[in-house]
Amino acid sequence: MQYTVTVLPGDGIGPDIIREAVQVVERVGRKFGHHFTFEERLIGGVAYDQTGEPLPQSTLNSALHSDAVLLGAVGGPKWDGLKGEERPEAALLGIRKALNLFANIRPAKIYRSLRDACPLRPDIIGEDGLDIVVIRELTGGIYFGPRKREIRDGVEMAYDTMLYNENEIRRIAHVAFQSARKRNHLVTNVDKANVLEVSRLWRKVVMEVAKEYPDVTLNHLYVDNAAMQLVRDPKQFDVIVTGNCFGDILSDEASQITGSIGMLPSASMGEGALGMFEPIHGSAPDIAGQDKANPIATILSAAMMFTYSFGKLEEAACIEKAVDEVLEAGYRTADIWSEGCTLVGTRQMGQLICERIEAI
Ligand SMILES: NC(=O)c1ccc[n+]([C@@H]2O[C@H](COP(=O)([O-])OP(=O)(O)OC[C@H]3O[C@@H](n4cnc5c(N)ncnc54)[C@H](O)[C@@H]3O)[C@@H](O)[C@H]2O)c1
Ligand SMILES: CC(C)[C@H](C(=O)O)[C@@H](O)C(=O)O
Ligand SMILES: [Mg+2]
Repeated sequence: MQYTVTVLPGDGIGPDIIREAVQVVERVGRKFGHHFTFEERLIGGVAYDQTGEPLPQSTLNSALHSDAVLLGAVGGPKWDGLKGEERPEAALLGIRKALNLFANIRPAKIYRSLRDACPLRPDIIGEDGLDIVVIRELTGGIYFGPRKREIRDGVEMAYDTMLYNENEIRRIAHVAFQSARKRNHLVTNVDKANVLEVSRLWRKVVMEVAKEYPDVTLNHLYVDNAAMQLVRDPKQFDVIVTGNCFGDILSDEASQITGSIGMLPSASMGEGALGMFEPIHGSAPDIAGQDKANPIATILSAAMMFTYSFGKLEEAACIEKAVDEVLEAGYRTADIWSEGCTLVGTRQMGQLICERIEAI
């Protein structure tokens, strides 16, 4: 097959990790007979520096006619002083919205070989490890509601609004229930319905959608309790469905259970096959350009691209197996390193995974 992929390295460690993911995609392409055209475009702080806008039209145009988008990360202290709409983060929200990528799928899995990196007691995780997925609504909620900053009667004030309509809730709920059907038939809805009106609507709609999935068990948690339960007893979860802001926070929390945020991939999907694939972490300015970043989250995001945008499950499985085998062989970047393991940099980790792909 022939695929066009828009590649957006972005800022900080973005270029470091994307370079490795692109090599992995090329290697998988050679193995399985696919040809890739990579269109590298600007996004985030680097785009702002070069063009005056964080999300140039040429980037959007490329993404819109591609089969998939692979993104590194955006942002960093250099751009923290910019106005909201000029910030690198605004570009990320802008591209998600422009491509209507309302469903953000964030799996959190503990690799057998990384049990030592999990900060929870071994009896909490158990023999069979952990495998949960956060389904985060991505194009609505407080990230996109009306906002303002102004001075009233000499006092500076600001607001953001958590706004959802029933259609936005319904479609993300369907994604969650469908995902649960392929997994362990359990959905936990996370909201703040004891306080927020928007959460009461959210919960009502999720319960309505649940009626179409009688084979899936639905339960509800308030987000504060959910944050606590995630570290107390993460195995009670299978699929978590939640809004944009709560999902952002809970998925970072879930990542730590797996050992490192450098391990967690994501897929952002809309109604069709076009998706954007990015690690859940940010641009990690503290380690950018030092060959220290863990590229696995981005490489696993590329695996999700094969599954979700291309429908190529064998190719995705090959990448996941290669990652698993490299970890089993004891290679670790600094964020997941433990005694007795071999410390490697970003490039070597990418290279090792490419070699395994060839050998599998
Ligand atoms: N999707 C995105 O592009 C995205 C996501 C989150 C944050 N950000 C932006 O990134 C910038 C930095 O944000 P932050 O520091 O809050 O979060 P971050 O995720 O960039 O970093 C948090 C910590 O995790 C470490 N880390 C992150 N990814 C890693 C990797 N692959 N390997 C090893 N260690 C890794 C970092 O070194 C840092 O100590 C901010 O401008 C923020 O807005 C972007
Ligand atoms: C950088 C920021 C806009 C982004 C978000 O909050 O969605 C990030 O934290 C993420 O998780 O992808
Ligand atoms: Mg985040």
